[in-house]
Amino acid sequence: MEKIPTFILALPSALLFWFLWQIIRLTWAPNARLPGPWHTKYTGAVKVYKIMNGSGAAWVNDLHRKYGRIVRLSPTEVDFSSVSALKTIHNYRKPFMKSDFYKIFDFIPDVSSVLSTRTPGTHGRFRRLLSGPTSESSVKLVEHIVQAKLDLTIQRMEEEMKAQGFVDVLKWHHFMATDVSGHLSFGESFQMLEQQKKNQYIRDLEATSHLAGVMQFIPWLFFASKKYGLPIFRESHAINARLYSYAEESLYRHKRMQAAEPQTFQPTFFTKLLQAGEKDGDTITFEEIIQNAQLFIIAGSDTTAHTLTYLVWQLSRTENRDIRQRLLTELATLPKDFANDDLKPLPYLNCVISETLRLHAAAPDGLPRAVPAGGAEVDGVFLPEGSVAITQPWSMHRDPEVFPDPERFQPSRWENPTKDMKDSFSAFGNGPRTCLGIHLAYMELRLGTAKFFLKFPESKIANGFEDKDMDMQVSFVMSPKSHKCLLELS
Ligand code: HEM
Repeated sequence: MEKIPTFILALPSALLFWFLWQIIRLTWAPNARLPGPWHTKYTGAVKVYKIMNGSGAAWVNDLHRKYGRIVRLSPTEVDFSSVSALKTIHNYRKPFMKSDFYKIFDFIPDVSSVLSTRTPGTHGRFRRLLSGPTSESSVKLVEHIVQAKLDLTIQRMEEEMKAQGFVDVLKWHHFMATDVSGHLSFGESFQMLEQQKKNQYIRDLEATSHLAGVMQFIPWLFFASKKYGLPIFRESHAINARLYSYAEESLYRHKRMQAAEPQTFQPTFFTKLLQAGEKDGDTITFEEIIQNAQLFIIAGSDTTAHTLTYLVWQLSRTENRDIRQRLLTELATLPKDFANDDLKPLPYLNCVISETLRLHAAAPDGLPRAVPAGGAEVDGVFLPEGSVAITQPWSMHRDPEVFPDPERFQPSRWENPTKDMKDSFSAFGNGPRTCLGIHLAYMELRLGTAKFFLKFPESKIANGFEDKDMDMQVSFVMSPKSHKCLLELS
């Protein structure tokens, strides 16, 4: 009989030794002292499972109710639910950088976007270049585009109601928000509202976003398969290539049209950058523009569409009739051709929007940040370098000490908000990484709400559509479990 090599015989002992060493190491690791379920000292498997089935944010919130404001989620990840932690982690002067999780948003490998970059210099450069085009005054210049898209949305809903007796408002809000983001990023709309269906680019984007959600746990496999041509992700690499060439072609066309008709060309988020590629010494490459334009479409579609959908759903429920009536009374004061500027001062409309963003924040789970070199103290706890500090809007917005009866949809709580309420509100993120699309989002939400309820003041939940169909599932962006929202509109 052939002799078995010694190293093979030694393998089980080596593995056992390694395993025991890991147990000892993790048992005595600094994060092991923190509150949290016992298994999170050793593994993040439960967290991964909860994220994969869409219940991660709710699970973390339950842990906060059980263990307090600091909860360990895995050997390296700790979630905080306090204003003080929020201020330390998302500090304007010394923020913690984004964690490697954000790599999933990089469609072009090694080219980052304003949302995904983990490098302070790159973030500052993108932010300086993009804050002008996304400012409140710039967004005002494109209000007519938003108004036209929303008018077409209402028309499509009316047609669908006549044809089938109920309307999937989520579908139309999704088409509207994506068409607006497409127009303002690529210089032309995807025309999904006009054609009444998703185009290939959006189907590809959805497929790749879904894959990215899974890939966050095994990113090396995805990149290795691309580098070495492994067949396992061939289709998704083909999708990425299609997305890239669509974005490239659109931006080239945008550039050509802009050069041909400089006087009449409608400005977009990227008009100035495509013209010069630089501003006050900051430069941006064409690939970086492509990456950022794609990111703006992802960041600006489901977020706005789902928020607007939860808002109209809440106000169409029988139990919230009084809330809707109060809003309708306020909307009745508007001039016929109202604009965003007429809506901004309406107090109750803004309360309804804030309450929707509190209870149905579109990106409600962890905003993970890497603990800086040398470690850092958060809420009196020292986190070693290599740890990830997380704050999640879902828990911040459901703290019963800040928002009494937190699961109740109660817009009036925003009439006289406490300092704690304002400080805890993080639907658009916090600190230097706050949402760049906030002015566009508020414009779409205000105009979308006013136009909807002035046209359909008697909207109600469609027969057979249940509350559980709107249960929130979170895969970074939150969406209704049923992926639809059926209402009867009149
Ligand atoms: C109701 C609608 C929206 C909500 C709730 C929302 C929420 C957020 C949140 C929570 C973040 C921070 C993410 C993080 O820290 O990881 C963020 C960042 C961002 N959002 Fe939004 N967003 C909305 C609409 C939009 C729109 C319409 C756009 C653009 C078209 C947009 C573009 C961005 C960008 C570019 C960032 C990255 C900013 C940075 O890292 O400096 N968002 N958004």
